[in-house]
Amino acid sequence: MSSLEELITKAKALQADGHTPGQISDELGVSMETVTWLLTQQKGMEAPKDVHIDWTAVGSHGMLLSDMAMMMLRRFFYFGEGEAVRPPGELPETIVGVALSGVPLATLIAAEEGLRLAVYLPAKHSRSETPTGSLSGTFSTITGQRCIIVDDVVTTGATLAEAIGFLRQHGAMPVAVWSLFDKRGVREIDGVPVQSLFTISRLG
Ligand SMILES: O=P(O)(O)OC[C@H]1O[C@H](OP(=O)(O)OP(=O)(O)O)[C@H](O)[C@@H]1O
Repeated sequence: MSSLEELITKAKALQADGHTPGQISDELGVSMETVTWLLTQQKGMEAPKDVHIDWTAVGSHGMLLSDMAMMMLRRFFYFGEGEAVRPPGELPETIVGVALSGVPLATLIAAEEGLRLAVYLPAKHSRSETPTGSLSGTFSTITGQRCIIVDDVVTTGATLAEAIGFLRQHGAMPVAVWSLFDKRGVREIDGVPVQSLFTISRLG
């Protein structure tokens, strides 16, 4: 089965399980337009110009995930080439992982550097009637702390904008965002620099 066929199968399975198009869009990391196309594939309807990033080959192995987290740390902090947030020795005190996929990366970075670990739960993960973002009580608090936010993929940047707003409202100072993949070529969100290992751009 091709990766596109797999994506179509996943989208249809999620729909059959009662997920809304918005939830399918979040789950698969593709746009709403793409979800519509995956579910209908109307004749003559061109496939939307979107990309789906499947990094399960790395994410499903702790050691490879750790390698990826170390690549982020080295590229964005130690080998910053003028883009470094702070010179080595001045990392912020807290790494904030964005649930779900940013959390293992943030954990590995925090463990490597002996930093505090906080976990941000985006509003879209909230089950309350009025969904809001929150900070997991199991991990570090963030008030008064400088922090780096870690996530796997930037698609629209909405999740990161929400996390930045939340952290600021709660007295933290986000100084950078680190991500693996950037689908938009985002350099900055609400004044916070965004650094990504891989930027995906369409040439045609
Ligand atoms: O830039 P945006 O348009 O906001 O999309 C990016 C977000 O979407 C994904 O989270 P999602 O909750 O879908 O998946 P996850 O639970 O695997 O992290 C991804 O991990 C980012 O957090």
